[in-house]
Amino acid sequence: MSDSDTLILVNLKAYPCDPVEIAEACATVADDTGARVAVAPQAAHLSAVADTGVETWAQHVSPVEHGSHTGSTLAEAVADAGATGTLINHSENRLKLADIDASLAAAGRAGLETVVCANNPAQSGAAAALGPDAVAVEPPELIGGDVSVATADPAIVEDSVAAVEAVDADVDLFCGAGVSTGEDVTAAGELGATGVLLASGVAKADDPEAVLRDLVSGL
Ligand SMILES: O=C(CO)COP(=O)(O)O
Repeated sequence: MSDSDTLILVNLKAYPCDPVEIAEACATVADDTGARVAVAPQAAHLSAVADTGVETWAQHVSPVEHGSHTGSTLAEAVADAGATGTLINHSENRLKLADIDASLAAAGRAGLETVVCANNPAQSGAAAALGPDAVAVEPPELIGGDVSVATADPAIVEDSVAAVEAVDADVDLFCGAGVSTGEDVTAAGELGATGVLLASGVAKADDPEAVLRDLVSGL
C-alpha cells in the first residue's frame, strides 16, 4: 500500500488495554508519518479516545433511531462522543441483513463513515450492495491468530476485491485477521485492499507504538 489514505483501523474490542495510551500512540504515529490510523474503542471510551485527537471509530451502531431502545448504541450518540466512523456487522457482533441496512442508515444520519464486515467474498459482495464506504473481509478462523489473512488466505482478499468491485466500484475493500506487521500491511495492499483492520497485534502489545510504527512502514 502506498496511498496515505489507506486506513489502519485498530479495533480494541473488549481487550484489557489502556484505550487512551493506545490512542495517543496512534495519534503520535499518524502525526509523525502522515498515515491514516484510527482507533475503535469500547463505546464508553469514545470521548476519552477522541480527546487525544486520533481518528475515532465506534465498534458498532445499533439499527435504531432516537426512542425507546434501552441498551442500544445510538449512532447520533457515538458521533456526539467524537466518532467519525463505525464498524457494522463485525464477526463478533453479527447482525441480520435488515439490521445491517438499518445500522447503515443510522450511521448515515449521524454522518459516520461506514465499514461493513464480512466473512468471505460472497458476503463481501452482498455487503457492498448495501452501500457502505467500505467492506472488510475477516475470516473468523484467522481472527486473533499469528498469521495474517494476506498470507494464510490471499485468495479470500483478491476474490473479495473482485466481488465488491463487481457490485459497486465506489466501495473500498479492507481486510483483517492476524495483521500485525508492516509486511502484512504491504501484502494486503498488493492483494488490492485499501485498508486493514487489526486488534490483538496492537491491543496486546507491550509496546503498541513500536507495533504501529512497523505497521505504517508497510504502507
Ligand atoms: O477482528 C479483527 C479486527 O476487527 C482482527 O483481530 P486480530 O487483529 O486480533 O486478528
